[in-house]
Amino acid sequence: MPALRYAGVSVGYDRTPVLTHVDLELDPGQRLILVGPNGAGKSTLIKSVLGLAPVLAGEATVLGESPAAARGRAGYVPQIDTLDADFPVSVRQVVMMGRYRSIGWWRPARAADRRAVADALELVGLADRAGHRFGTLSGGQRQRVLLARAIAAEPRLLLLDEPFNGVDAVSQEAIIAVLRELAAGGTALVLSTHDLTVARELADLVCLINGRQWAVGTPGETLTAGKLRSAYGGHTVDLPDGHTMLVEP
Ligand SMILES: Nc1ncnc2c1ncn2[C@@H]1O[C@H](COP(=O)(O)OP(=O)(O)OP(=O)(O)O)[C@@H](O)[C@H]1O
Repeated sequence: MPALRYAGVSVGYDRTPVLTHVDLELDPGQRLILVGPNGAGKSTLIKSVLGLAPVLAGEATVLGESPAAARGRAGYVPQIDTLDADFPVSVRQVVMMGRYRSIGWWRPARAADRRAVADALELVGLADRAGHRFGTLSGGQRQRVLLARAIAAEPRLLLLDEPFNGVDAVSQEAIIAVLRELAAGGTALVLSTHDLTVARELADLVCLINGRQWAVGTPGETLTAGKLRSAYGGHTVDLPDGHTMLVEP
């Protein structure tokens, strides 16, 4: 069963589509990178998988069900700047939130939950920070804690919205290594980014979007000068090394 299947999908708000013509199929263990300029619809597409933005046309299947029915079974890592870093909780408590769905918020955590939290923190390289206050960590470390929170829920499909924004190089490398490991264990990944180098390095599949889907395929098939130019409306520069750089309009 594919982790994700979109056929002719349009998504949007108040019945107005902001992204159309989405045709995707993602298998367990595959890494899909969403690439597109600001306002392209990357976050909206991720929200639609989570059942938080309506599918206005076409057919969307998430883990074998409709997005609404699969809600809660797909993991989500938000952008760090959407969270209040002053909220007085420890790193361990933040990661434990990932277990609430299986524990039930009214029951105490069991040994298995504490072990899952410890394992997730170990995986992201922050086991020694478990007792620290979340807000005292750097942006990159906070992003790794949010990744650990999602991992603690053991999702079969994990969505990450711009996980490298405001993240230092060390944390970026740590996150990429963890994502590779998760995918090797069978977790399907959907990640949005502006960074074409990351997309080339990490993707099995790239989906190029800007208001509509412009291309989907391997990085070699999609991150070509011609396809990037059409998706970005011409704001690209071809470099002598054969790669293409994006320039802001
Ligand atoms: N809640 C909302 N209601 C109405 N329109 C919205 C809403 N959220 C986003 N939009 C619009 O949908 C379009 C796509 O936005 P979206 O945030 O999905 O793009 P994005 O590719 O994630 O951009 P960025 O890289 O800047 O985060 C934009 O025109 C945006 O203004």
